[in-house]
Amino acid sequence: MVEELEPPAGAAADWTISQAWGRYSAAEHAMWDTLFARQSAMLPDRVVPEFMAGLDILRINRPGIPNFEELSDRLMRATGWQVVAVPGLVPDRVFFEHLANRRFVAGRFIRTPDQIDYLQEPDIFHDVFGHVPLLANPVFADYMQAYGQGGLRAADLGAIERLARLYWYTVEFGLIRRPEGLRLYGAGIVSSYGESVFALDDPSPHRLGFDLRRLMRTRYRIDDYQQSYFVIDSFEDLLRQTVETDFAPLYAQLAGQPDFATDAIADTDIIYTQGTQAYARARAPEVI
Ligand SMILES: C[C@H](O)[C@H](O)[C@H]1CNc2nc(N)[nH]c(=O)c2N1
Ligand SMILES: N[C@@H](Cc1ccccc1)C(=O)O
Ligand SMILES: [Fe+2]
Repeated sequence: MVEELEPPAGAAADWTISQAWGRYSAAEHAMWDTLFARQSAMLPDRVVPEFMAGLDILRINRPGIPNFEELSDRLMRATGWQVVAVPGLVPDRVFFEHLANRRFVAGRFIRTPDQIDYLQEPDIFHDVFGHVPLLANPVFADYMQAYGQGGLRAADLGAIERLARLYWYTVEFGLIRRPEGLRLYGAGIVSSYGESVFALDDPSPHRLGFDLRRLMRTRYRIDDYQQSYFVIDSFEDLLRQTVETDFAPLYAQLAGQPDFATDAIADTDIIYTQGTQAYARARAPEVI
């Protein structure tokens, strides 16, 4: 977590900075094009169609790193959201405050060739390609704003960690059930080539039905592919289950209950895939 309360030099009080779009080099634009071409070629039958529609509506499918002013202009017309640049991870309350006001905070740096397959801090490709297209979908746009409002409340209730798990297992690594099968919508998956394959095809991870209380007790990986993915029935259902539930009593109920490990199966789980966990067993564990 980012603990210092003062924004870095050059940043505004709300931690925003200029994107300085004119300063990107040809190599940085080329890196974006490489990442974009690879992901947009392999996602169509894996990601929800609403994601591909968002790429199109927001003109993110044009060459080069998107200009946040142009992107925000289109996004504002679609769902009232805008994209603002920040230097990197911002403090929790700052993050929630921006989301609660329909401002998505995005890094302005792009990964280097040696990081092309995985990096731990969100770069502009993860933030803009991964997160922004679904902000053009009205239901998901409502969910993200409600999440921000819920985050400010959770901060007052000392429950940020619970809510962070909800974000992690939906916004970042969520799967959704469609008539054709399971589909991707989590930004952390769709911005990663390897995990876009792993999350749907690999026999290793568990794929479990979305269960709010169970999910808020479940640890997650920050250093590698997830060992469990949660499947929602629809964005409408996700919105209904989170906006219409008062989390304060939930946080109180959960206080005394033990966490689930990243590879646990609960006896209440709806199981789409009981994974082998072979991938995770072959690698060193580091869990949150
Ligand atoms: C739960 C917590 O608020 C969450 O991890 C936030 C923290 N700060 C962030 N800061 C930025 N720029 N991007 C993010 O996704 C986050 N995530
Ligand atoms: N219902 C949650 C707020 C929330 C809404 C939507 C997503 C996440 C959290 C609360 O009472 O705090
Ligand atoms: Fe993210």
